[in-house]
Amino acid sequence: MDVPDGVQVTGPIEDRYDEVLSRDALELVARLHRELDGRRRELLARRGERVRQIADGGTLDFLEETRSVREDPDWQVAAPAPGLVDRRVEITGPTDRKMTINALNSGAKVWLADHEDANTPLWENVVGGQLNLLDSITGDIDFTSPEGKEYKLRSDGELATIVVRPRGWHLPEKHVLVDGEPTSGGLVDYALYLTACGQRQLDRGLGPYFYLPKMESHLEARLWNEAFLIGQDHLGLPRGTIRATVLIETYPAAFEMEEILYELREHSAGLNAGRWDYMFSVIKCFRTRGRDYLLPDRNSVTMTVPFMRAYTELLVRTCHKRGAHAIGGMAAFIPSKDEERNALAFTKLTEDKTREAGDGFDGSWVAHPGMVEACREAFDKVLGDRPNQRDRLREDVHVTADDLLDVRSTPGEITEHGLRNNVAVGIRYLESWLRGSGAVGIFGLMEDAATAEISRSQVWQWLDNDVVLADGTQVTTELVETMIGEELDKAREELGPEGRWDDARALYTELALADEYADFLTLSAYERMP
Ligand SMILES: CC(=O)SCCNC(=O)CCNC(=O)[C@H](O)C(C)(C)COP(=O)(O)OP(=O)(O)OC[C@H]1O[C@@H](n2cnc3c(N)ncnc32)[C@H](O)[C@@H]1OP(=O)(O)O
Ligand SMILES: O=CC(=O)O
Ligand SMILES: [Mg+2]
Repeated sequence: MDVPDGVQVTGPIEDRYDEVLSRDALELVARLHRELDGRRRELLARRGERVRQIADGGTLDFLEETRSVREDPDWQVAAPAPGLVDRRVEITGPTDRKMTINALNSGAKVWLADHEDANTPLWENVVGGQLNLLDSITGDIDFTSPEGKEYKLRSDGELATIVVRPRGWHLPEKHVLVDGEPTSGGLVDYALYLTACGQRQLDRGLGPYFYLPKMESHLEARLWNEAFLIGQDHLGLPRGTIRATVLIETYPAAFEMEEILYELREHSAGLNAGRWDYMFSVIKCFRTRGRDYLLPDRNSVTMTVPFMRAYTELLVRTCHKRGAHAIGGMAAFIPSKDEERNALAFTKLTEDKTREAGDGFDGSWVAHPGMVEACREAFDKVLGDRPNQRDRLREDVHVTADDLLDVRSTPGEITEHGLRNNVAVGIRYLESWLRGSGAVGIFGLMEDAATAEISRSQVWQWLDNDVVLADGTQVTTELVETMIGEELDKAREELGPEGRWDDARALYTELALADEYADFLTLSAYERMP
């Protein structure tokens, strides 16, 4: 390996790793780290400050200091880039070799190649995923499963456009050090992909495209924009060829959507309603603020409850006002072998995508190739031959800060079933994450880091706020500990005793029961990884 001065790669170097951990890529990582990491840390500290202000009785609101950006009628984001004009179905998923091929072949218009919610950032996933991306772009990718099933890319030219989701600003990469410091996981993911694949994607008439997760402010978007300028300059790529869709999936970011589009405007490819992390963020931001911010059982918080509806309506309105795509959220339903469950999953998915298409979204997400067709049908009914509906301005939408903050009007109960489900899902998910699989089907739903965050944060919040369940039972530490033991036994029996069950139990207990609320489960879990 040819490693620049000041850079150390401490993870094991396997066959072909040097193709993505190239000198060029590591030079870019070093430059990004030296120029941007101080600001990244400052911005992370500001997040903590905002949570403290809310805990002390503060709230969230649209920003006074950026009013001129919102009121200026004259700016628009860049015109949609090639491969990102028609986005009616987007599939998401991890970048392991088999799923890379399956996602690209799925018939979806876009594949969100995920190094975030759906990925455990094990070193071999981080680097191996990049190699799979590179091979899929050079066309040199195939795979044979242990059962002998063979996989290769379809040859009819209908492959999904690749959009890579790097890790969020909070996650470090401990296997790449610059000047002795761990680097930003997101910047490493970005730099490796841009270096290996940026020019190659341009040569194919596409471009280096990204989905940006978990941002909490327009200043964090400004930092990504600077990373894009540095990356393009460093590699000699024309300015504006990088495009990024930002997930609006934190409560604070919902108040800065327009500013986020503005910061990224020459690189912007729109916004996405990251509904699961959004729910997590609502709980997290107001977790100590009592009954007004208590949500009922996770699975009863649908997209039609008032605060969720306000958020998606504002997202469509904001995007289309600025010429940007508005992309809908993840319906977590996945096909089931049980006929009844399967029918219900398809009914729910169709309802969800039909509502989004009717509301003006330009496309939406599915978690599984089996759901691509149903999503496409829902959008086809509204879009027909048009590639998107960015011209639907939704000037009828008027969402206020109070609408976004109206958690209190969410109908539903907190039940024993909901509590137990949170415990069961949380433990099963963490066990899978610790073994290297960051996305898993549990009880008929796709679970990933975002949904699991809800499952542990609700329990923490219900304990902190002395919640009494619908049947009159008080939520106590002892009750949750008993459920953890019971659900662990069930999971072991059902899925087998081998695996990291004891670690999952310890981690879930820490995340749900500790006095001090952990910012991200992935940070706590990453500390337990080699
Ligand atoms: C909140 C958010 O951030 S959402 C975005 C992040 N989350 C995700 O991306 C999760 C994406 N989905 C998945 O990872 C998977 O669908 C899971 C883990 C939930 C379920 O996967 P499986 O247990 O393999 O499901 P199942 O057995 O039904 O899969 C059938 C086939 O579809 C493939 N498949 C399933 N989901 C996907 C996917 N998202 N991308 C590509 N291929 C997929 C499987 O690899 C399998 O292929 P095979 O028949 O060739 O072996
Ligand atoms: O990343 C998507 C979400 O819903 O969270
Ligand atoms: Mg998310």
